[in-house]
Amino acid sequence: MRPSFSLDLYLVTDRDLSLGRSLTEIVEKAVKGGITMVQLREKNASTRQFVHEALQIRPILKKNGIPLIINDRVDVAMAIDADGVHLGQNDMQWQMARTLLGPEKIIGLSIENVDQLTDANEANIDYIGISPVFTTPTKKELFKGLGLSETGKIATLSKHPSVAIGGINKSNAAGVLSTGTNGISVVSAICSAEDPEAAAKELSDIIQQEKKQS
Ligand SMILES: Cc1ncc(COP(=O)(O)OP(=O)(O)O)c(N)n1
Ligand SMILES: Cc1nc(C(=O)O)sc1CCOP(=O)(O)O
Ligand SMILES: [Mg+2]
Repeated sequence: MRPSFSLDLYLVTDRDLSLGRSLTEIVEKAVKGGITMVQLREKNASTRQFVHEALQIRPILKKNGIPLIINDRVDVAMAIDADGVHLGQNDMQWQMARTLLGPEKIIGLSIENVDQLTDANEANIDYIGISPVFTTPTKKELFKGLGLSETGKIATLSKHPSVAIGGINKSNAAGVLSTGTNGISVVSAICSAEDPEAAAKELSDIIQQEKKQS
């Protein structure tokens, strides 16, 4: 059975943006603040370092029943028995990842426009990441953000649950959720916060409030 998961508050890690603090510290604090999912994203690490970082945070997440998703690297996910992978449009195809990982792992797929839903809606995946909602300094290579209206369109037309990513923080989180996404995904709003626990708690409260109203 695939593990159950909540996309409510999905932390994507970035060690360069963590103000010199370890990933363990950020993740421990964010867990206390109420995150529901973690994606380990290591764009510049060696394979050995990637595996090392994953093994550092895996027990914290296991203890708290929070899924650990690996960005891009199916081999790393398999090596550390992660709960799943997140794939973009230029990463390994989901079919191959599903064959390698089996039916019990979570697969997330990035969706950047409505057209990409034609394939995604037929795919054996578990969620989509709608990206990017807003432009963000965290990922400078991105073009312009989708905006709220396009984000809502993708969320509504998707057969899979969705999480929005890109430039989301406490000032716009409610607006993003009101478009119909199941959750929000953030990097800097938690990793670069002076107090990651308080930042996660604040976002979690906004999410609970927004879900109560909808
Ligand atoms: C939750 C979530 N959504 C989208 C992305 C972006 O994935 P991708 O397009 O593969 O880009 P990289 O993160 O690999 O640079 C994501 N990571 N997580
Ligand atoms: C990892 C990632 N992927 C994106 C995409 O749109 O594909 S935006 C992004 C980073 C989001 O960072 P922040 O929460 O600091 O804006
Ligand atoms: Mg990717």
